Amino acid sequence: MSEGLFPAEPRRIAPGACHLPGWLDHGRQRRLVAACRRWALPPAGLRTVRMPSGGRMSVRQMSLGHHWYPYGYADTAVDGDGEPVKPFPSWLGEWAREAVCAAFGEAERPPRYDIALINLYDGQARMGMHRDSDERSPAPVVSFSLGDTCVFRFGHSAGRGRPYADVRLESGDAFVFGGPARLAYHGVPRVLPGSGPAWLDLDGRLNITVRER
Ligand SMILES: O=C(O)CCC(=O)C(=O)O
Ligand SMILES: [Fe+2]
Repeated sequence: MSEGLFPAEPRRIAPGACHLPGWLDHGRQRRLVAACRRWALPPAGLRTVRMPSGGRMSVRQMSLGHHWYPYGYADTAVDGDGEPVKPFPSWLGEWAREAVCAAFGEAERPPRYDIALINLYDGQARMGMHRDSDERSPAPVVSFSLGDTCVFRFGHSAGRGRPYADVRLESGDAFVFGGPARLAYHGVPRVLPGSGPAWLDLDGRLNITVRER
């Protein structure tokens, strides 16, 4: 959110994990929120995810490019309305590659991003510690946050417990995790309701993770 005189520096959180505060300028934040509003509509729009354990995720979720369900990818919303997943837009892949470059420098092999998972959090929503492990590609995951600030917990790949870092992700922040951090456990223990920027006109928090299948 810091579209100020002094853009914040990238912050290394763990080897392979980098926080880019205020990385999306206001124009890009507005564009991404507007796109999410369109994508959220049916067919294959936002849904509540049921876990194999019987529980439900507290976020509302949808995908672009390939449809994520617990635990795999499909071409249609197999655990939703069954409709074909919406296409992954090339501009979002370009933003993600730019973020990887800002975090770690020019990649030897730039990722060919083809998936976005979109999560909508209300004030009570959380995400438990998990790994993003349903992709075959080792390409870094790029996360974009919009609206309310959250506490993003970023740990390690050996298990859900400590040590971990609690990072505040604000509207416009990017977070990149790849290399030794690609399979690190992470989650969202808390959202701060009403903390998002008024000009964005978004109730709650949106998170978009961009991935390569
Ligand atoms: O909401 C976030 O910041 C993280 C989302 C996440 O970990 C996921 O979609 O796999
Ligand atoms: Fe994740």
